[in-house]
Amino acid sequence: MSESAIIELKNATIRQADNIILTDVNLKIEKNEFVYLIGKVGSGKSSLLKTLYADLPLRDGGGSVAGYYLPIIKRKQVPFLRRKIGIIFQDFQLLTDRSVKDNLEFVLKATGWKNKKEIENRIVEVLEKVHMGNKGYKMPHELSGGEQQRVVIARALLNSPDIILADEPTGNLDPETSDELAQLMMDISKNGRTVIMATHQHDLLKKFPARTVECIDGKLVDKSAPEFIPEVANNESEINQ
Ligand SMILES: Nc1ncnc2c1ncn2[C@@H]1O[C@H](COP(=O)(O)OP(=O)(O)OP(=O)(O)O)[C@@H](O)[C@H]1O
Repeated sequence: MSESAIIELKNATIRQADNIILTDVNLKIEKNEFVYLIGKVGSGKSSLLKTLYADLPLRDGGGSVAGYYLPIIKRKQVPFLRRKIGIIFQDFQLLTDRSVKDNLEFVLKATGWKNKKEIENRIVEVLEKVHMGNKGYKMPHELSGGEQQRVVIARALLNSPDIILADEPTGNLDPETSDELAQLMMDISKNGRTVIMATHQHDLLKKFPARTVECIDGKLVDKSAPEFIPEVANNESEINQ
Protein backbone atom coordinates (compact mmCIF):
# COMPACT_ATOMS: atom_id res chain seq x y z
CA MET A 1 0.00 0.00 0.00
CA SER A 2 1.17 3.52 -0.77
CA GLU A 3 2.81 5.61 1.95
CA SER A 4 1.21 8.91 1.02
CA ALA A 5 -2.39 7.79 0.45
CA ILE A 6 -4.69 8.06 3.45
CA ILE A 7 -7.32 5.89 1.73
CA GLU A 8 -6.44 3.12 -0.67
CA LEU A 9 -8.34 0.20 -2.17
CA LYS A 10 -6.61 -2.31 -4.44
CA ASN A 11 -8.58 -4.77 -6.56
CA ALA A 12 -11.21 -4.70 -3.85
CA THR A 13 -14.62 -6.35 -4.00
CA ILE A 14 -17.39 -4.50 -2.17
CA ARG A 15 -20.12 -6.77 -0.85
CA GLN A 16 -23.40 -6.55 1.00
CA ALA A 17 -23.70 -9.94 2.71
CA ASP A 18 -23.18 -12.40 -0.15
CA ASN A 19 -24.10 -9.93 -2.89
CA ILE A 20 -21.25 -8.49 -4.89
CA ILE A 21 -21.85 -4.76 -5.36
CA LEU A 22 -18.58 -3.51 -6.90
CA THR A 23 -15.57 -5.41 -8.25
CA ASP A 24 -11.96 -4.48 -9.09
CA VAL A 25 -12.18 -1.30 -7.08
CA ASN A 26 -8.97 0.69 -7.18
CA LEU A 27 -8.95 3.98 -5.38
CA LYS A 28 -6.15 6.07 -3.99
CA ILE A 29 -6.89 9.25 -2.08
CA GLU A 30 -4.14 11.49 -0.76
CA LYS A 31 -4.28 13.49 2.46
CA ASN A 32 -6.37 16.67 2.18
CA GLU A 33 -8.08 15.63 -1.07
CA PHE A 34 -11.77 16.36 -1.64
CA VAL A 35 -13.53 13.68 -3.68
CA TYR A 36 -17.13 13.45 -4.87
CA LEU A 37 -18.68 9.98 -5.01
CA ILE A 38 -21.53 9.78 -7.47
CA GLY A 39 -23.69 7.03 -8.99
CA LYS A 40 -27.30 6.06 -9.42
CA VAL A 41 -29.54 4.91 -6.58
CA GLY A 42 -28.36 1.47 -5.46
CA SER A 43 -25.08 1.66 -7.38
CA GLY A 44 -22.97 1.07 -4.28
CA LYS A 45 -21.93 4.47 -2.89
CA SER A 46 -23.02 3.76 0.69
CA SER A 47 -21.58 0.25 0.53
CA LEU A 48 -18.21 1.67 -0.53
CA LEU A 49 -18.23 4.21 2.31
CA LYS A 50 -19.29 1.53 4.80
CA THR A 51 -16.35 -0.61 3.71
CA LEU A 52 -14.01 2.33 4.35
CA TYR A 53 -15.23 2.72 7.94
CA ALA A 54 -15.21 -1.04 8.48
CA ASP A 55 -18.96 -1.43 8.80
CA LEU A 56 -18.76 -3.93 5.93
CA PRO A 57 -15.82 -6.36 5.89
CA LEU A 58 -13.30 -6.27 3.06
CA ARG A 59 -12.73 -9.90 2.20
CA ASP A 60 -11.33 -9.73 -1.34
CA GLY A 61 -8.57 -7.36 -2.32
CA GLY A 62 -6.50 -4.89 -0.35
CA GLY A 63 -7.46 -1.71 1.41
CA SER A 64 -6.13 0.65 4.01
CA VAL A 65 -7.67 3.64 5.72
CA ALA A 66 -5.70 5.97 8.02
CA GLY A 67 -3.05 3.30 8.48
CA TYR A 68 -5.45 0.43 9.25
CA TYR A 69 -5.29 -2.51 6.85
CA LEU A 70 -8.95 -3.39 6.31
CA PRO A 71 -8.74 -7.11 5.33
CA ILE A 72 -7.28 -8.02 8.72
CA ILE A 73 -8.70 -5.29 10.96
CA LYS A 74 -9.82 -6.73 14.29
CA ARG A 75 -13.16 -5.86 15.85
CA LYS A 76 -11.45 -4.19 18.81
CA GLN A 77 -9.43 -1.95 16.44
CA VAL A 78 -12.54 -0.61 14.69
CA PRO A 79 -13.29 2.08 17.34
CA PHE A 80 -9.74 3.39 16.88
CA LEU A 81 -10.19 3.56 13.10
CA ARG A 82 -13.54 5.34 13.63
CA ARG A 83 -11.85 8.00 15.77
CA LYS A 84 -9.90 8.97 12.67
CA ILE A 85 -13.10 9.27 10.65
CA GLY A 86 -16.00 11.69 11.00
CA ILE A 87 -19.14 10.21 9.46
CA ILE A 88 -22.04 12.34 8.22
CA PHE A 89 -25.32 10.90 6.99
CA GLN A 90 -28.23 12.41 5.12
CA ASP A 91 -30.68 12.13 8.02
CA PHE A 92 -29.30 14.36 10.71
CA GLN A 93 -29.50 11.91 13.60
CA LEU A 94 -29.27 14.49 16.36
CA LEU A 95 -30.65 13.53 19.75
CA THR A 96 -33.96 15.38 19.79
CA ASP A 97 -34.33 15.59 23.56
CA ARG A 98 -31.33 17.85 24.16
CA SER A 99 -29.77 21.08 22.97
CA VAL A 100 -27.08 21.42 20.31
CA LYS A 101 -24.39 21.83 23.00
CA ASP A 102 -25.66 18.80 24.91
CA ASN A 103 -25.63 16.74 21.70
CA LEU A 104 -21.97 17.61 21.23
CA GLU A 105 -21.12 17.11 24.90
CA PHE A 106 -22.71 13.66 24.77
CA VAL A 107 -20.34 12.61 21.98
CA LEU A 108 -17.27 14.08 23.66
CA LYS A 109 -18.03 12.32 26.95
CA ALA A 110 -18.72 9.05 25.11
CA THR A 111 -15.30 9.33 23.45
CA GLY A 112 -13.41 9.86 26.69
CA TRP A 113 -13.33 13.63 27.25
CA LYS A 114 -13.56 14.45 30.99
CA ASN A 115 -12.35 18.01 31.60
CA LYS A 116 -15.35 20.36 31.73
CA LYS A 117 -13.49 23.41 30.45
CA GLU A 118 -11.87 21.49 27.58
CA ILE A 119 -15.29 20.10 26.63
CA GLU A 120 -16.83 23.59 26.62
CA ASN A 121 -13.96 25.03 24.57
CA ARG A 122 -14.10 22.27 21.98
CA ILE A 123 -17.86 22.69 21.55
CA VAL A 124 -17.45 26.43 20.96
CA GLU A 125 -14.60 25.76 18.49
CA VAL A 126 -16.51 23.28 16.32
CA LEU A 127 -19.72 25.34 16.34
CA GLU A 128 -17.75 28.36 15.16
CA LYS A 129 -16.19 26.30 12.36
CA VAL A 130 -19.68 25.62 10.98
CA HIS A 131 -20.90 29.19 11.65
CA MET A 132 -23.29 28.11 14.41
CA GLY A 133 -21.45 29.73 17.31
CA ASN A 134 -24.59 31.45 18.62
CA LYS A 135 -26.99 28.49 18.35
CA GLY A 136 -25.57 26.09 20.90
CA TYR A 137 -28.49 26.57 23.29
CA LYS A 138 -31.14 25.68 20.66
CA MET A 139 -33.01 22.40 20.52
CA PRO A 140 -32.72 20.49 17.21
CA HIS A 141 -36.39 21.14 16.32
CA GLU A 142 -35.73 24.88 16.58
CA LEU A 143 -33.19 24.67 13.74
CA SER A 144 -33.67 24.53 9.97
CA GLY A 145 -32.55 21.41 8.09
CA GLY A 146 -29.39 23.19 6.92
CA GLU A 147 -28.59 24.30 10.46
CA GLN A 148 -29.13 20.79 11.79
CA GLN A 149 -26.76 19.45 9.18
CA ARG A 150 -24.18 22.06 10.21
CA VAL A 151 -24.43 20.73 13.76
CA VAL A 152 -23.95 17.21 12.41
CA ILE A 153 -20.81 18.39 10.61
CA ALA A 154 -19.63 20.04 13.85
CA ARG A 155 -20.26 16.75 15.64
CA ALA A 156 -18.17 14.90 13.05
CA LEU A 157 -15.31 17.35 13.63
CA LEU A 158 -15.26 17.03 17.44
CA ASN A 159 -12.38 14.58 17.66
CA SER A 160 -10.38 16.22 14.82
CA PRO A 161 -10.66 13.28 12.42
CA ASP A 162 -8.26 13.01 9.50
CA ILE A 163 -11.06 11.85 7.23
CA ILE A 164 -14.69 12.93 6.73
CA LEU A 165 -17.03 10.48 4.98
CA ALA A 166 -20.30 12.16 4.07
CA ASP A 167 -23.14 10.08 2.64
CA GLU A 168 -25.42 12.49 0.78
CA PRO A 169 -25.16 15.20 3.44
CA THR A 170 -27.15 17.65 1.34
CA GLY A 171 -29.80 15.15 0.24
CA ASN A 172 -32.67 16.63 2.27
CA LEU A 173 -31.84 20.29 1.74
CA ASP A 174 -32.93 22.98 -0.68
CA PRO A 175 -30.45 23.95 -3.45
CA GLU A 176 -29.20 27.14 -1.78
CA THR A 177 -28.56 25.40 1.53
CA SER A 178 -26.92 22.49 -0.32
CA ASP A 179 -24.50 24.94 -1.94
CA GLU A 180 -23.57 26.43 1.43
CA LEU A 181 -23.01 22.99 2.90
CA ALA A 182 -20.91 21.83 -0.07
CA GLN A 183 -18.80 24.97 0.30
CA LEU A 184 -18.39 24.21 4.00
CA MET A 185 -17.28 20.64 3.23
CA MET A 186 -14.71 21.98 0.78
CA ASP A 187 -13.41 24.49 3.35
CA ILE A 188 -13.07 21.64 5.84
CA SER A 189 -10.94 19.72 3.38
CA LYS A 190 -8.78 22.80 2.66
CA ASN A 191 -8.14 23.03 6.39
CA GLY A 192 -6.36 19.72 6.38
CA ARG A 193 -8.87 16.89 6.13
CA THR A 194 -9.61 14.30 3.51
CA VAL A 195 -13.26 14.41 2.47
CA ILE A 196 -15.33 11.94 0.45
CA MET A 197 -18.82 13.24 -0.23
CA ALA A 198 -21.44 11.05 -1.87
CA THR A 199 -24.02 13.09 -3.71
CA HIS A 200 -26.85 12.93 -6.22
CA GLN A 201 -26.76 16.66 -6.79
CA HIS A 202 -24.67 16.94 -9.91
CA ASP A 203 -25.02 20.71 -10.07
CA LEU A 204 -22.68 20.81 -7.05
CA LEU A 205 -19.95 19.25 -9.19
CA LYS A 206 -20.15 22.14 -11.61
CA LYS A 207 -20.36 24.84 -8.95
CA PHE A 208 -17.61 23.43 -6.77
CA PRO A 209 -15.44 21.30 -9.08
CA ALA A 210 -13.34 18.52 -7.55
CA ARG A 211 -12.13 15.03 -8.29
CA THR A 212 -15.12 12.78 -8.96
CA VAL A 213 -15.43 9.00 -8.81
CA GLU A 214 -18.54 7.15 -9.96
CA CYS A 215 -20.10 3.80 -9.07
CA ILE A 216 -21.37 2.49 -12.39
CA ASP A 217 -22.21 -1.01 -13.63
CA GLY A 218 -20.53 -2.69 -10.68
CA LYS A 219 -17.25 -0.77 -11.05
CA LEU A 220 -15.74 2.39 -9.64
CA VAL A 221 -14.64 4.81 -12.35
CA ASP A 222 -12.38 7.78 -11.63
CA LYS A 223 -13.83 10.45 -13.88
CA SER A 224 -10.93 12.80 -13.26
CA ALA A 225 -8.26 10.30 -14.32
CA PRO A 226 -6.43 11.16 -17.58
CA GLU A 227 -7.52 7.89 -19.20
CA PHE A 228 -11.23 8.66 -18.64
CA ILE A 229 -12.91 9.55 -21.93
CA PRO A 230 -16.59 10.53 -21.74
CA GLU A 231 -18.70 8.24 -23.96
CA VAL A 232 -20.95 11.00 -25.18
CA ALA A 233 -19.73 14.55 -25.73
CA ASN A 234 -22.35 16.95 -24.34
CA ASN A 235 -21.42 19.80 -26.59
CA GLU A 236 -19.27 19.30 -29.65
CA SER A 237 -18.22 22.93 -29.88
CA GLU A 238 -16.87 22.73 -26.32
CA ILE A 239 -14.71 19.77 -27.33
CA ASN A 240 -13.47 21.51 -30.48
CA GLN A 241 -12.35 24.60 -28.63
N1 LIG B 1 -28.00 -4.61 4.18
C1 LIG B 1 -28.03 -5.00 2.91
N2 LIG B 1 -28.10 -6.30 2.58
C2 LIG B 1 -28.11 -6.71 1.29
N3 LIG B 1 -28.04 -5.86 0.24
C3 LIG B 1 -27.98 -4.55 0.51
C4 LIG B 1 -27.97 -4.05 1.85
N4 LIG B 1 -27.87 -2.69 1.79
C5 LIG B 1 -27.83 -2.38 0.49
N5 LIG B 1 -27.89 -3.48 -0.29
C6 LIG B 1 -27.85 -3.51 -1.75
O1 LIG B 1 -26.58 -3.08 -2.18
C7 LIG B 1 -26.69 -2.34 -3.38
C8 LIG B 1 -25.95 -1.03 -3.21
O2 LIG B 1 -26.60 -0.25 -2.22
P1 LIG B 1 -26.00 1.10 -1.68
O3 LIG B 1 -26.87 1.54 -0.54
O4 LIG B 1 -24.56 0.93 -1.43
O5 LIG B 1 -26.20 2.06 -2.94
P2 LIG B 1 -26.15 3.63 -3.03
O6 LIG B 1 -25.44 3.95 -4.28
O7 LIG B 1 -25.59 4.20 -1.76
O8 LIG B 1 -27.67 4.01 -3.16
P3 LIG B 1 -28.43 5.33 -2.68
O9 LIG B 1 -28.07 6.38 -3.65
O10 LIG B 1 -29.87 4.93 -2.73
O11 LIG B 1 -27.99 5.64 -1.26
C9 LIG B 1 -28.17 -2.18 -3.67
O12 LIG B 1 -28.52 -3.12 -4.65
C10 LIG B 1 -28.82 -2.52 -2.36
O13 LIG B 1 -30.07 -3.09 -2.56
